[in-house]
Amino acid sequence: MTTLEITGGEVLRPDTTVERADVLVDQDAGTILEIGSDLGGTADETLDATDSLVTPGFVNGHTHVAMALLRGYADDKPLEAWLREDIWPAEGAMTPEDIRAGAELGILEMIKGGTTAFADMYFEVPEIVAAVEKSGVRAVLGHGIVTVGKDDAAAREDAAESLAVAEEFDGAADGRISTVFAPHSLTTVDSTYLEEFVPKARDAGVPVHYHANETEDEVAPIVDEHGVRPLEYAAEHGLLESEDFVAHGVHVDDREIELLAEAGTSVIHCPASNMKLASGMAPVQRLLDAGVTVGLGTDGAASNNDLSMLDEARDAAMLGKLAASDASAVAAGSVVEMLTAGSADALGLESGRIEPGAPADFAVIDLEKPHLVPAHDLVSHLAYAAQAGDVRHTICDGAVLMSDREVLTIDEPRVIERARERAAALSDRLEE
Ligand SMILES: CSC[C@H]1O[C@@H](n2cnc3c(O)ncnc32)[C@H](O)[C@@H]1O
Ligand SMILES: [Zn+2]
Repeated sequence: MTTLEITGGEVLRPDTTVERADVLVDQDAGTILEIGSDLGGTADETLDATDSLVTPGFVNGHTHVAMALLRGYADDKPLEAWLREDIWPAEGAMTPEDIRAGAELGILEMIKGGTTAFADMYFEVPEIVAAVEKSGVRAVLGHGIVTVGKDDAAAREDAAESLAVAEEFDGAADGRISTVFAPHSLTTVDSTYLEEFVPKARDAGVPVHYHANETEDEVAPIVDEHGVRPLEYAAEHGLLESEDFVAHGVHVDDREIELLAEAGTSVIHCPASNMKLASGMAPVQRLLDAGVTVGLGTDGAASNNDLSMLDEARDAAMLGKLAASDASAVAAGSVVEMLTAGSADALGLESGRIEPGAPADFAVIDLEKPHLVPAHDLVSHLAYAAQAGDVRHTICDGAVLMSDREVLTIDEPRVIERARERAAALSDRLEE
């Protein structure tokens, strides 16, 4: 057995208490062996965590990682106009090489910010698989289906591809990849294809991930056309199961919150994207009070404009209070839970908690920073004050992906250079 010991740190435990402890990891199994003091000091590798906080690796519950290539390409528009006027035309011109370059850039940024797992919905999924394999992170991947504007054959092909991709790549990257069936949203995928393909996804044991109730403009057509709210429509189409997770859940009424809670379907809250696109404020405290599992996601870098989960945590706390008109809403402990175990549970991952037997996924945060002094409450710091640049080490599946801010699995300058070149060439093509 090859072992790794993370020494000298303050460790965030599953009950959100913090204790001085070392952590011993079985690197072959990729799991945590022991947490405590005096763990023997005989590990094959040690990682210093003195003056640092050892937390579970952050889990980005909803993103489009390759959109890192479109960061800053189109800003200051609401969702529908942003997608139709700018993003979808740009995506139509992206090559598989662009997707690979964007995915590597996005994953690099996530590793540097302590994120060890993410859920993704995009196209050219084999390119994203390759980036995940190489970089060492965990991912829940899905091919996003859009059927509006397509003829029947093309729509069916897109849905079939989502299912085929889910079946092909489940368990890839030594088990670090799992998969989802991924209809883009309830308004961009026609019910015919949901009726045909969702039962097939269930038969194959594949969970479903989709955007839901993100804007008011997305709710109205479903109510007008089908006479029910979007999540009632989702339930009628077999899209509310306990393994499923929806991105956003901003405009949900009491009945829909009840449906989510009863079904055990999780919500991934994306506060930065919701603010930037002026989509609205999700009722996060009401979702939590109803017993809904809530995780956090950045959404794509074009609507955020970064992939920092620590930024997302702070945004969730701030926006959650505003939405509830209550400063005690979405408190620090709730946010830290969403950042780690909440997202992990939503995605069906066993990570998100530092306990024996759990996946050895960690972010180690340097506390020797002016904005993290004094250390009255490290959970408060994690929710409100820590930044991506404070992450010293990132570990996933027992492997050290970043040590003292040096990324070990991918070549940082090369990934940045390639992304710059690909983005410039994409812009040139779009201007032609
Ligand atoms: C068909 S692959 C996924 C698709 O989703 C688009 N997208 C990015 N951000 C959002 C968002 O906030 N709501 C809805 N759709 C979004 C992305 O550009 C891809 O086309
Ligand atoms: Zn999204």
